Amino acid sequence: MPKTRKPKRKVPVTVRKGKRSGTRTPGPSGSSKPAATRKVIRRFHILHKRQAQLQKFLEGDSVELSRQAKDAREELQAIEQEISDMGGLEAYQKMSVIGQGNDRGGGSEKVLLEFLEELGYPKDLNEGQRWRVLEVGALKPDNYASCSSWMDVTPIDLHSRHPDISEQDFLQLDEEENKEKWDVISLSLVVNFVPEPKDRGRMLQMAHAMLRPNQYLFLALPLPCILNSRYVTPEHLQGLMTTLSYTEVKKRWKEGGKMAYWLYQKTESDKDKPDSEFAPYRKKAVVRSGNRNNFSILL
Ligand SMILES: C[S@@+](CC[C@H](N)C(=O)[O-])C[C@H]1O[C@@H](n2cnc3c(N)ncnc32)[C@H](O)[C@@H]1O
Repeated sequence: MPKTRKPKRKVPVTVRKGKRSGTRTPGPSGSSKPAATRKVIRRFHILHKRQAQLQKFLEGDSVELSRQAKDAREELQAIEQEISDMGGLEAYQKMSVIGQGNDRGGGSEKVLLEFLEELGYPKDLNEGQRWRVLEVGALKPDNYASCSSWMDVTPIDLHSRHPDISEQDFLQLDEEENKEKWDVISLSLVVNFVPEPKDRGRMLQMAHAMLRPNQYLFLALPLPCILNSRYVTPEHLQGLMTTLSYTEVKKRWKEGGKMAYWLYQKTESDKDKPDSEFAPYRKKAVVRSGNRNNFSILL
């Protein structure tokens, strides 16, 4: 039976200093200023992560009647209430769309297309060749409309905002059906959304198996995930991706910026690597102390 971490936080995340719980989502007449949208997004991430921890704990065998289980259930209920009061995943997605405009001057697809163009695509494609693109965490159905002559894009999301976006959890995709199927998999602001570090690692491993040989993974993360995490540095991420048999072909971020983008190429399969190569990425190790975030990816 896998070990389940006990919820160790004494003060539930729903109790906040000097405030009533509940973050209001800026409505049509409310503020959608960058600070307000970021606040909703950050709060949603905290609640979502804690929700996953509590759910995992409550799935454990021996917790049914314990005092801790009672506390966990109460905290979970309060979290679910607050998420619902905020407007749920739908409201988070709405804020993310606004955030794309405010913080990034548009979506990440622009960066992916620039990367591909720098590599010579679509010019260098054989006549009639079309690329299969899996866009995970798609807020709009037509992000790649300008590339319809050479891309067939499949947008998926946990919560679909449009009939052309399939409501699908990437982590639940059939691996056999998707094996070496895709030319590009886009994980833009998705890995950091996934609450469990091991699921983040699994996501990157699944993407590797689903890419055709030598094809591309596009990864985008908020810059603090690599520059202000207790556990992850740019070098650490680079090592982890190399261990998973990805080769970095493009990278874009700058100190003081908000986002980091990478284009990785799938190289040989990771099947034959010794376990010692994976060991540094199986456990969290503190690399920076002080007031940091806890972002990590585990294999
Ligand atoms: C911050 S939004 C990012 C949207 C867009 N890709 C961008 O770069 O702005 C994260 C989206 O990823 C979706 N998402 C998170 N985990 C997912 C998963 N396992 N499978 C599919 N979609 C997922 C969420 O539902 C959310 O809509």
